[in-house]
Amino acid sequence: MTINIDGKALADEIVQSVADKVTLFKQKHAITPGLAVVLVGDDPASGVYVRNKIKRSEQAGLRSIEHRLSAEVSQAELDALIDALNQDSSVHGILVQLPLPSHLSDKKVIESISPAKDVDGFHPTNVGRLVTGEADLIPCTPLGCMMMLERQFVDLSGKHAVVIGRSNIVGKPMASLLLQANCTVTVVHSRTQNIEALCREADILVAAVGKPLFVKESWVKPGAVVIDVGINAIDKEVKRKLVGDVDYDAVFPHVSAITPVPGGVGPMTIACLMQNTLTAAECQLANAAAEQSLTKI
Ligand SMILES: Nc1nc2c(c(=O)[nH]1)N[C@@H](CN(C=O)c1ccc(C(=O)N[C@@H](CCC(=O)O)C(=O)O)cc1)CN2
Ligand SMILES: [Mg+2]
Repeated sequence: MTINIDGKALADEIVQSVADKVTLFKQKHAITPGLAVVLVGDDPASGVYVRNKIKRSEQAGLRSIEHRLSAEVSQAELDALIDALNQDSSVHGILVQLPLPSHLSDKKVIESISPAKDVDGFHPTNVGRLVTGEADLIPCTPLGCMMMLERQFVDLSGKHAVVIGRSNIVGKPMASLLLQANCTVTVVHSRTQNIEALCREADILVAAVGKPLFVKESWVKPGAVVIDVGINAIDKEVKRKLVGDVDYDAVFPHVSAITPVPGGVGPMTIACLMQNTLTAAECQLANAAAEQSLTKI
């Protein structure tokens, strides 16, 4: 019997558990963790994701602050907003929705967010900490994938994981996390030879390539666990339909567990953002306390 890994149900559980911890945090410190969400322009999909982030923040008991900027905003204006959010002690997490309009630099924006408030885990300081296994703030999509895998396996140790895709947001951090969980990790990408045969070796197959229905039944080992990160809109009989990077219907009968699209990894990304915002607030408070005790010496 194949398990359909229900990302929506698990995300609900995570948000509830964050809400319980936020209640305790507020009681103990009289501080509400704050998340600033910055949306530039009017990309409809980004608008949906930002709305969901704000809604989930409310459910988690966080204070969310939304900043909507016009698609024509200059790099200097965006930098000034991030600077102000970095300085604002009531803001514990800063998220700039990607992609940005083409005249703005994703890299410059990511690097201008204070690493302590970088709830996306994209800043080079946090990327470095992730690779060395010391990160507090881990990119939300790979963190959500790991939580799903940990539910599926008691121990990931020794499993062969194959990650399809090498993006900075998903593929590379996913490979780091799997390695830390003692998996044997292979990363395959557009230049890999014999990609299908390599994927067929995987106990765990993570598809993050952005190509609709790319992974077919012949690509999976019988009994594998498949995590589908892709969210691709295709036109089906005039209607828009979302599909993953995996041909779910064809692959389903052959594997032991698989995430659906929609309702798999996507909702987990947003739940992990709530978790990261609480983590950021806890770390900032702990650092402030440590600094204060040093000044007393
Ligand atoms: N700053 C960031 N930008 C982007 C990230 C990110 O993690 N940080 N990831 C993606 C977009 N994203 C979150 O921002 C995201 C994408 C999809 C979903 C989701 O829940 N999808 C649903 C389907 C939604 C629909 O109907 O369109 C699902 O899979 O069930 C959540 C978050 C790029 N940008
Ligand atoms: Mg750009």
